[in-house]
Amino acid sequence: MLTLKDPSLLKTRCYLEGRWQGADSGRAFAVANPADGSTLAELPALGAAETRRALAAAEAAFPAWKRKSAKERAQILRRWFDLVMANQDDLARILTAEQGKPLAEAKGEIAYGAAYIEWYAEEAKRVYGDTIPGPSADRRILVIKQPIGVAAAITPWNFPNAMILRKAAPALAAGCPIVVRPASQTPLSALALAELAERAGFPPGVFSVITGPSGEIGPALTGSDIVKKLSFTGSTEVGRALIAACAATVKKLSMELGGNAPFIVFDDADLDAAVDGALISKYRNSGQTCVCANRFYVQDGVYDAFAEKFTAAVSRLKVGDGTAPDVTQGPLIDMNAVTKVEEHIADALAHGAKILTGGARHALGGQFFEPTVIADATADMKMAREETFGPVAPLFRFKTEKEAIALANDTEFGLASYFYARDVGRIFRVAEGLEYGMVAVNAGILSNEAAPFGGVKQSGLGREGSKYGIDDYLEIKYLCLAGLDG
Ligand SMILES: NC(=O)C1=CN([C@@H]2O[C@H](COP(=O)(O)OP(=O)(O)OC[C@H]3O[C@@H](n4cnc5c(N)ncnc54)[C@H](OP(=O)(O)O)[C@@H]3O)[C@@H](O)[C@H]2O)C=CC1
Ligand SMILES: O=C(O)CCCC(=O)O
Repeated sequence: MLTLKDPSLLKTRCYLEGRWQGADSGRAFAVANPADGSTLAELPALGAAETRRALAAAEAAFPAWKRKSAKERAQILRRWFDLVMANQDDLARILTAEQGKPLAEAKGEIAYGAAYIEWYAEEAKRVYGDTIPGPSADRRILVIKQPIGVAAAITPWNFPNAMILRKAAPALAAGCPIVVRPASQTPLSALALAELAERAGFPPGVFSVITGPSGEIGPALTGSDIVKKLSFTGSTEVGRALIAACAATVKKLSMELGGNAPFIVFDDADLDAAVDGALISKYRNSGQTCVCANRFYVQDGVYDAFAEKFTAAVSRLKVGDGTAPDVTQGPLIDMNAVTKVEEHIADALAHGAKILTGGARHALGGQFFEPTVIADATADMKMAREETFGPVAPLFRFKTEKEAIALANDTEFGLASYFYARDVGRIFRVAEGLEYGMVAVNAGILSNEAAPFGGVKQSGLGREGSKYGIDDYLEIKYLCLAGLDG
């Protein structure tokens, strides 16, 4: 049973057209707690008709929302930020209940998500244009930036709060209404955010959250002329399909897709720091983030020492229900995730790898899995090519810096990468040589609201967060001023 200080944050209806509504059809779907399989709530399964209504309301809200001054929009965003932080404990409880991550991590995610609201409340006021010297004396070139129009977001289950706020905050700050369709496994966090958005004073239609089957809502969003911009976080496979579906209406796109992050430990690294970084990078959210280290490349000279220290640290992680004290790793999101992790481990063992710790379902049963470290990993294993998205760290051995860079870049993905080294020349060579949108040097975690988050290659398009993140919701308009000579 989910006990909240403010039970009205647990919603069982969707928020569109500025009202709480059920499905036209009366259909519903259940949201389960991954720690014990219990049903947390039944939510409305909206379809294409309700999606079209949400979009029509967003379109109707657009002119007045964009006409507000940046300061007025910032004030509403700021109220939303304050409300999210004032309700941090309840929001974290909802998040842990539907997603499984430990409560401390969930609280961290609420603050992380809220930081995007705060950041973009400030950035709203800094949407600057340009004046450019014209090619002739009688002309001036002015550049202004305007909101692109109605935005839509499709978000994943691994960060049920932050992935919404990383998209909604810049959209709303720029002057774009947004319709959010959260993952079916974690819609309660999204609806709680809608409750707080309503309290903050967003006008009807400016922020909506709709739940229901992706097969119905997805095409209604991608096929709509009203939606000028789609922002998606999730698998590369679904991202590709969404890009194709948006081609007909030529939408602007932001895509945060899969990763296959390398974590390189060089001979000159501070090994204790590398172990700490590896722990957070790999086992945060039970390994279920697109920036989680997926492949550990360790240089020959420190391989054994790193493997020993890292394995000892991983063995101390505590698995359990995310609401229990001291738990550092919750359950995986569903049984498909458990099966995928098992398949990757079985494949690695069949190719000659050796388990240093873990390697099996946890004694707690259900969706709990042991934090695992695997030695003697090689390039022909599945986990070298695919995102495992679970608590498994495969250790690969390498000899030279050039080899490490080549191995790290040998993937179609290019989201996050990590390396530990102290030689300053090496730090620049490797950082510049890695084909990734983000490189963490001597750090195991790199996300924050001030930094541009995003990938290259098949990891996606666009950047979220930072001063750059708002550009994805703005169009550049060129004003040609002629006849100024008099
Ligand atoms: N980059 C990242 O952050 C993430 C990467 N992943 C990767 O993807 C794998 C699979 O995870 P999964 O949750 O299935 O990721 P998906 O890409 O399938 O899901 C992400 C979101 O897209 C929705 N969706 C799925 N199919 C469609 C569609 N055809 N049209 C519109 N929306 C759609 C999902 O809805 P619904 O919930 O209803 O399926 C969810 O809201 C993971 O193992 C991991 O490797 C997963 C999540 C996040
Ligand atoms: O997995 C994701 O898509 C988001 C990564 C979490 C983060 O922002 O660090």
